[in-house]
Amino acid sequence: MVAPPDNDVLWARTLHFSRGGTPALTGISVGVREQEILAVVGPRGSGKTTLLQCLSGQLVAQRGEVWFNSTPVHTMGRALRERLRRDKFGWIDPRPRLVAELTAWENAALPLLLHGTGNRAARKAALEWLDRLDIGNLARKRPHALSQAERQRVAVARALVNQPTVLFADEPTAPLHRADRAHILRTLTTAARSHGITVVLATHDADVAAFADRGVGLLDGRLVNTVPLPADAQSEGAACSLSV
Ligand SMILES: Nc1ncnc2c1ncn2[C@@H]1O[C@H](COP(=O)(O)OP(=O)(O)OP(=O)(O)O)[C@@H](O)[C@H]1O
Repeated sequence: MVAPPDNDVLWARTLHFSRGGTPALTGISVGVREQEILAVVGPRGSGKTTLLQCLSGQLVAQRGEVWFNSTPVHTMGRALRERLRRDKFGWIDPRPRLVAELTAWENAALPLLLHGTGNRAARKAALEWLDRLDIGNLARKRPHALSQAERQRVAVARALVNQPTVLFADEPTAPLHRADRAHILRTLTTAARSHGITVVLATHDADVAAFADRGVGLLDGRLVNTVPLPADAQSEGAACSLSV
């Protein structure tokens, strides 16, 4: 095994993954630099979700390697990978998956509570993130009383609350309207930049990819060329790094 480059927080080499005989990833190699926001861009079915799942240790590729901070993830057992995900990674799904019985703040605080953080400190941190996402006033509401956009904001707060080393965001704004989309992406990328969080952002939308520092393209499970990102949206993201 060859160890990855030092400045890559995540590094994957020649990943192959098939789902039911259909190749989802065919020989993908990619490095993610520390503290960068990397967009993985491609049309539906191109393998973005599968790539994020392999990089985050949710799936183990049938062939190939994944390294996190010079530690091999592909050779870890399930329990170690789960611990790695809980302690170091955050994840945002296209559709928010919240615990129905818990309030917004309890959902947002969940990673801290599971990690043993005291109730008061976890609540304070969760409320701060809900405030940043403009839903502090909804902290006591349960998911059924929230709109889809509000639930997704809670999911974003939950993903950021323990300041993960790497945040995986899989089409995080897919269910949202344009104005909501921009606000959430701005908050997410601003928080990532100011807290030194690396982000891997899967999207089929060029406007979303524009919030990233760098983009890689996927097509039919293969890496295609590096994706150029519009300069104006990138500078919008960079400007936001001052405020959260
Ligand atoms: N649970 C599954 N069972 C079987 N095949 C699947 C499953 N999930 C994805 N696939 C297939 O694997 C390939 C890659 O899918 P993947 O979800 O990784 O792509 P994607 O780019 O994230 O697409 P989308 O934007 O639609 O989520 C596609 O051909 C898809 O049909």
